[in-house]
Amino acid sequence: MTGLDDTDLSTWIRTENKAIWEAMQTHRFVTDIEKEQLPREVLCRYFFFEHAFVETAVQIFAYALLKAPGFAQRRRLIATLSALSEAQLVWFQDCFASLGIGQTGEALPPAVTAFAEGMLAIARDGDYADIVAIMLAAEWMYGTWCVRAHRRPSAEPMLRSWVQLHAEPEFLDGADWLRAEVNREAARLNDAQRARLATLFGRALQLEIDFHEAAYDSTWPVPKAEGNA
Ligand SMILES: Cc1ncc(CO)c(N)n1
Repeated sequence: MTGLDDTDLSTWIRTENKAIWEAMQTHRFVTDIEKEQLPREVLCRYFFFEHAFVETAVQIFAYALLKAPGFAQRRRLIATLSALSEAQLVWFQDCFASLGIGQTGEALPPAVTAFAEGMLAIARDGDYADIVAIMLAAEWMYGTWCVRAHRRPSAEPMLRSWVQLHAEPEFLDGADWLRAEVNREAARLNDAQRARLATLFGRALQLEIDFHEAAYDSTWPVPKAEGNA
């Protein structure tokens, strides 16, 4: 890389991943929502997979908590962990009730498992900078498309609520914080280590693309709640 003279590390990382960033921003899952044409089956499958990912997200942020450089970061991550394990789970209860989504013994599609395992492996094997880089990929990407999509909120209440949640200051502040953490970490990294973070950021985006594509897999049956045949 050419140094950080006129930009910061997070901006450089995103620029290095321009093509895959755009691929996710223009993925049919995102554009179908923007055009208010996401099939209900796809939405239900997506929410089911998202719910299944919550515990993995908790584990990823738990690695970050342990590997963080100081208490300022740990305090912030405790708040993130609390939001995921409390408000987020309550939100999914309402969501599943509203859409009639039940539980299933069916194995998750390979791309959904690969997303969880791939992100968790980076968090387990990597250092704090690696973890903030992949979670920045996930949250910056969501903040960007959800702010755009929420200009015309969906008529579907849970979809509208979900997109709004990721377009609100609380979530966007979290993404900004990850961005600031990546930028702060930059000071102690050499060029090879910075390039490695860009690679991890791109890997996370590829796992995201595959995860969102899996929602369109019509061979995977959406589990129906009792009385919602
Ligand atoms: C799959 C996925 N990626 C990113 C986010 C943003 O937090 C999310 N909720 N789900």
